[in-house]
Amino acid sequence: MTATILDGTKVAKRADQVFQETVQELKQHQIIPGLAVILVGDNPASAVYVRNKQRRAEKIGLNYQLFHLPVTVSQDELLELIQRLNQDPQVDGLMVQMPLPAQIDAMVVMNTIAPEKDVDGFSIANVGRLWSGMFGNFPGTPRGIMRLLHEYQVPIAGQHAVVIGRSDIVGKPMAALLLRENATVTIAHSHTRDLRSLTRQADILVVAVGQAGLISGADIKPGAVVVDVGMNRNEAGKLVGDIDFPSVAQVAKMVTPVPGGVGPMTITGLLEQVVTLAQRRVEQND
Ligand SMILES: Nc1nc(=O)c2c([nH]1)NC[C@@H]1CN(c3ccc(C(=O)N[C@@H](CCC(=O)O)C(=O)O)cc3)C=[N+]21
Ligand SMILES: [Mg+2]
Repeated sequence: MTATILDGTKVAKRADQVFQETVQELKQHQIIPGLAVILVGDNPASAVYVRNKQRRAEKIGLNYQLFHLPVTVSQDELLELIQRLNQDPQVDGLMVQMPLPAQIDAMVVMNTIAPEKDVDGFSIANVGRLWSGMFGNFPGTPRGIMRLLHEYQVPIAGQHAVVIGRSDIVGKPMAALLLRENATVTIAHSHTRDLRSLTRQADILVVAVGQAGLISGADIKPGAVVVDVGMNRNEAGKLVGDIDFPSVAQVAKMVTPVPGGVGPMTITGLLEQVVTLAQRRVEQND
């Protein structure tokens, strides 16, 4: 068996067309959805991600603003900028790219962003909304992954989903979204005993660890859907995920590539969130 590729690049393009139309309609109501991104320092990976965001945001017609601060910026200066953007009616969505330099407390930053504008869904208000089944802003990566699974009509209700990794930006919100759609969810992490006996039971396996080659074909259930969130550089400097793609593709029914899988869908999840917030502005004006 050779798995179907869950093509994030293709699905992201299709989603951008839909968002672009929605943005055009909003412009007829004199609303231009605004996304503000704050980037601190010159981390090269962050620079790539932020550039990809900007290109996609501008393509769909968002009012995109980048605030690039020096790596030496103080926490107070950063919080002041966030407070100003919280008040700015042009800004529907506001995010601070992670990671942040050591002098800045990411938890304080995330909870200074107004929850209505927190398009990453990292603030405690949005985390609470996510886990209590309410409407809210949810993180881009799990949002994008759910959209990808829906596009390929992957059944979710009643399926056993195993999520490896329990980060606040991927593992935990991923588990919450799968649970909301009635999957049976197991979260595995570095303390999990006998990881492979779990992964072999997974109908849907989401791998978000940051360890190249962690999962290979022998570790999965035949016919599983495998989502690779990993972003690692190999010896040749090439971007690779957390799975051994060739062997997994021999056993899985569907699998995401890296690059071209979860990465582009993460941005889709973010853009979807911004457009949704701007649509609510129309509803409030009507
Ligand atoms: N506040 C915050 N929100 C985030 O959503 C956030 C963040 N911080 N920090 C870092 C992670 C990671 N992330 C990615 C975005 C785009 C690609 C992406 O475009 N990937 C492409 C190629 C990337 C490449 O070539 O290096 C792909 O997989 O095909 C990947 C990863 C957003 N994150
Ligand atoms: Mg990818």
